[in-house]
Amino acid sequence: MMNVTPGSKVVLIGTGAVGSSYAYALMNQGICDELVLVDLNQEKARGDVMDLDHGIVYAPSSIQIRFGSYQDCHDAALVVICAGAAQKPGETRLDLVTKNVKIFDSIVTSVMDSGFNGIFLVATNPVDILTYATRKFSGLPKERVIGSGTILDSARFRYLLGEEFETAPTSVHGYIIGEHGDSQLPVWSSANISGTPIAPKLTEERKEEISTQVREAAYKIIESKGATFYGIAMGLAKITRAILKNENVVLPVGAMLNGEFGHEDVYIGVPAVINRTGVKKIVELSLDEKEQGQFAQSVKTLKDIQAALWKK
Ligand SMILES: NC(=O)C1=CN([C@@H]2O[C@H](COP(=O)(O)OP(=O)(O)OC[C@H]3O[C@@H](n4cnc5c(N)ncnc54)[C@H](O)[C@@H]3O)[C@@H](O)[C@H]2O)C=CC1
Ligand SMILES: CC(=O)C(=O)O
Repeated sequence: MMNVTPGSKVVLIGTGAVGSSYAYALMNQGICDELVLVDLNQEKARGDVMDLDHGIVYAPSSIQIRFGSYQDCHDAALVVICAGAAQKPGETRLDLVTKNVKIFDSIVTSVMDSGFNGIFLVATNPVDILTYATRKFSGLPKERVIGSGTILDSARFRYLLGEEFETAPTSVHGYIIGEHGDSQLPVWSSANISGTPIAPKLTEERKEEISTQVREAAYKIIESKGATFYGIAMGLAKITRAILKNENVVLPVGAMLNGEFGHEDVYIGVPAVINRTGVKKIVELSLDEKEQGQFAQSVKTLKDIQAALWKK
């Protein structure tokens, strides 16, 4: 295949609300054989390991879950980063950037110092910028650094459309693309149920309401319970399965554009074929004129931040 570390060992850096929910999803779905938990708060990570270990007997397949350190990354197939600061009520994802880029410099350097030669999956916000930072700090090929991108936003979109049309969300096909944040956009022009376009069935006002509900979901949940974690945990588990099981499945992830959609040098949410090599290929959805403009605006939002962080 290529010289990526084989096997299905996953090292999770950051076992807070998102990380521990992801670990629980991995165990429940039988996705990997070995899971190592690393966190600055070692007590918390040790506690999570004990708690998760007590569920193994009821898991669908055998899995080894243990406490570890950055050294454990040397033979890991996948390192998943959920560490860092999270939004407080009223904060945007972009408000976290300076703090989390600094944390990522130290985390990614420690992972690479172990001799890591696998794939990175990043969830920490602002996820598009931190995925770009992970690529930069690691020096790995762009295909092997993946962000959660708009996996969660697309799930929210499909869920809401499933409710709207009383159809299982798995039968609703549609993507949110762009920044995992306020400049994201729904691709109404290709959203469909069994090939039947959705857009003509909704008024402009209803479409706007649904887009707003998707975009503001995180703010609403954070107001209600302080954090969001189950949705993203399921999304991260889905990406993990696609990688470790070499699925070649199309998922909306954070991928580096290199001319696709007419843009480059930016990690952003787009559909991509995911397999054991990471991002095999970006799927260039056809966008209408309005969507192209919105996407270009989202690219600009991210590139302006990149330019401020890494002046060339
Ligand atoms: N991509 C997405 O769709 C989503 C992303 N998030 C993001 O995920 C991140 C984590 O959120 P939560 O789990 O709710 O936060 P949390 O505060 O519960 O957990 C963060 C964990 O990171 C650890 N940590 C901090 N600095 C570290 C370091 N230098 N090395 C190792 N571990 C370190 C902390 O000890 C803590 O356990 C946030 O940035 C949040 O915004 C949250 C939901 C969805
Ligand atoms: C917190 C966050 O990024 C989300 O739930 O979308």
